[in-house]
Amino acid sequence: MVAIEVTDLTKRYGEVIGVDSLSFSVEEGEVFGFLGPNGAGKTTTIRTLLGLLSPTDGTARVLGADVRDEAALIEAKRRIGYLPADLGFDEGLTGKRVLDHHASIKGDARRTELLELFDPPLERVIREYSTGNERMLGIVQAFMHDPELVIMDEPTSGLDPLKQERFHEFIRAERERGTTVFFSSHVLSEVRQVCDRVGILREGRLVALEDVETLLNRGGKRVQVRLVGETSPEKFVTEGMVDVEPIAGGLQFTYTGEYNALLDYLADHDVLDIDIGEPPLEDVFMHYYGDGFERESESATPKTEALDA
Ligand SMILES: Nc1ncnc2c1ncn2[C@@H]1O[C@H](COP(=O)(O)OP(=O)(O)OP(=O)(O)O)[C@@H](O)[C@H]1O
Repeated sequence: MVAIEVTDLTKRYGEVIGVDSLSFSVEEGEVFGFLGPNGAGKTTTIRTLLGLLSPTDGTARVLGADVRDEAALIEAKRRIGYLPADLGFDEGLTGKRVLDHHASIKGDARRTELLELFDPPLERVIREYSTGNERMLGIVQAFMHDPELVIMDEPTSGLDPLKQERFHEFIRAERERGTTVFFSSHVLSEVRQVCDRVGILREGRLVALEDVETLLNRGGKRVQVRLVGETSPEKFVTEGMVDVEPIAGGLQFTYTGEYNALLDYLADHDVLDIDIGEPPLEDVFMHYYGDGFERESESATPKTEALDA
């Protein structure tokens, strides 16, 4: 069954286009990543799926409910978990009160299990929470009623690396349980780690819809080769080799050609060591974003893998 179905969805804010003729579907049991730089339309899509924004044109269905059909959507949302980008908890409530309130509406069959993985300080008021603690509370809230479908807007934003990794492991386990997960992200590596398929959004339009494996294959292979003697990148150029750069004792490049051609080429050199691996996802996404993409190494904030241009 299809968990999310979006057909020719357009959302305008006056003159501004939020999303433009968007069509895609997410199968039941799939983990689907929704990627795009700032302003691409990710939040607009997500808020439309939850009935928080009404479409200007086109349709969207979640768990079979048309997002314009209020009664059907309310019914479907009992089986949906939602983690918004802006959590908007009541600052004066304790974490425990927030969860108790949510439990009274939707249930909390998985509360204890989730709090063992994500442990916000439940007795403290939200006003005193760090960003990461708030995010963890949001994750517990999104999953605790054991929903069939979970929709999340940048779920790892504000989590420390350890908690991010825990979240990725958790999503992989959810996939095994058969939960459908749809989430937006700026973080390329998490998409590779947890998603089955990825939709790439740019300026309100879907520019790619692929399984992660295909995306990686399109990016070619990252080859590192160590050779006897001096080798300059300029001399080491043949079809299919791009971004040739010197490394200690040799060169590295991205290779998009046939393996046999590469081996023929290398046969003319004295090869000490060769390593052929996956390309960095940044290279893959450059293909789709072009100028709208900021590589990690060029980013003003080195920690991020942001796509913000
Ligand atoms: N309430 C609004 N009024 C006017 N324009 C809006 C509104 N909300 C979003 N937009 C515009 O719609 C476009 C899509 O925005 P959206 O927030 O959906 O992008 P996003 O991909 O979620 O970005 P980010 O990664 O920054 O959260 C942008 O051009 C944005 O400026």
